[in-house]
Amino acid sequence: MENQNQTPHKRRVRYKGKYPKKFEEKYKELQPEKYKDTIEHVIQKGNTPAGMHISIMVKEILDFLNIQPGETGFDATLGYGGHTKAMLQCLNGKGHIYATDVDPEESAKTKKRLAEQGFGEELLTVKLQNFCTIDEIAKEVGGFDFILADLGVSSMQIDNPKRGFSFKTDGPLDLRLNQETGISAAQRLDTISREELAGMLCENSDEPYCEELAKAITDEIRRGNHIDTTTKLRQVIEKTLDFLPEKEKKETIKKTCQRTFQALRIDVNHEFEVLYEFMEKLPDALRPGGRVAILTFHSGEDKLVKKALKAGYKEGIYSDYAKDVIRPSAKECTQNPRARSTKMRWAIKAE
Ligand SMILES: C[S@@+](CC[C@H](N)C(=O)[O-])C[C@H]1O[C@@H](n2cnc3c(N)ncnc32)[C@H](O)[C@@H]1O
Repeated sequence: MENQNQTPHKRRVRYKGKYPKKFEEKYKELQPEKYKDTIEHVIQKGNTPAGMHISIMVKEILDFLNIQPGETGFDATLGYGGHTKAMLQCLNGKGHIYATDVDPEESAKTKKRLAEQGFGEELLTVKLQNFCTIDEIAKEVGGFDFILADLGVSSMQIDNPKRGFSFKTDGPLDLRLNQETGISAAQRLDTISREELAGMLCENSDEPYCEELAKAITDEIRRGNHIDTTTKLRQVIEKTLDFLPEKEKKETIKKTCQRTFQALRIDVNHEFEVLYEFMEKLPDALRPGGRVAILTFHSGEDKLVKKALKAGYKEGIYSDYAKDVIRPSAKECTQNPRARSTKMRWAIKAE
């Protein structure tokens, strides 16, 4: 028989703290030390835990660089420090790595994390500098035995809505690697001409709808509607491509968003200019017999790297270089979908 005296079920008061509103509070993964199991589970499912970056082609890079204790290296793109840590481990406590990154927020966190793991200033020097200043650091330390550049952006940058790198989450249309300098993508769009924007979309990411998009975006701005959030830009792209047949619309819009955001990112960070400068200075930064590995993520970057290494080989600067790209294994691409577009190239400085 039912208990008549049973007190009526009372709704539990909603615990505010359990439902964080902010990105920083949202994921357990953002506190990796506290939630190790969650992190492993997320990685196993083929995702990148929030606030982390899974390093790509680590084995291939280490196999090629063949780092020996006592050597001096340069990591052009510190990021989360995964590659740096793997290279530091090869040094076995002897030698030094200099690392650059232009992102003040993430590089400070990485420096602290690596120091806590035993890689302090006696082994690792982190510089908040553009990698195109490689010549200054090389001069200071007498050249490098090994160099790594893992171009582009880290997962922490992509996943943080405040940085504006992703069309999937709403945020300011910023796209700067260093938000303390330069102008945001929104500011760039405010003054750009239709012709220049079409050229940027075409040159930086081979955008097939560059003309249509440049017209739609500049018309929108001319009407007084600033495109200052990731959502607003995505909506203009969606509207512009609304004429597409239903069956291909969704996928094409997604790819167009990716290409448009990439083109703007390359532009506001002057990515081709600094990569060109880096490739020009690279030969003098390497010691005789020194090795360099470079990971690229789109055809513009890869072409530039390939051309520079080939030219250096022909001039006798490099004794050997990668005639073909090396790609991550199918297994790595399944475990880390962000590896899918990666291409690795390498070169060895002549003795
Ligand atoms: C793909 S992530 C590197 C990830 C890193 N290898 C790891 O294992 O965690 C690229 C990093 O390079 C930085 N970066 C991009 N362009 C740069 C430049 N010109 N100079 C210095 N750092 C740059 C970005 O801020 C980002 O942190």
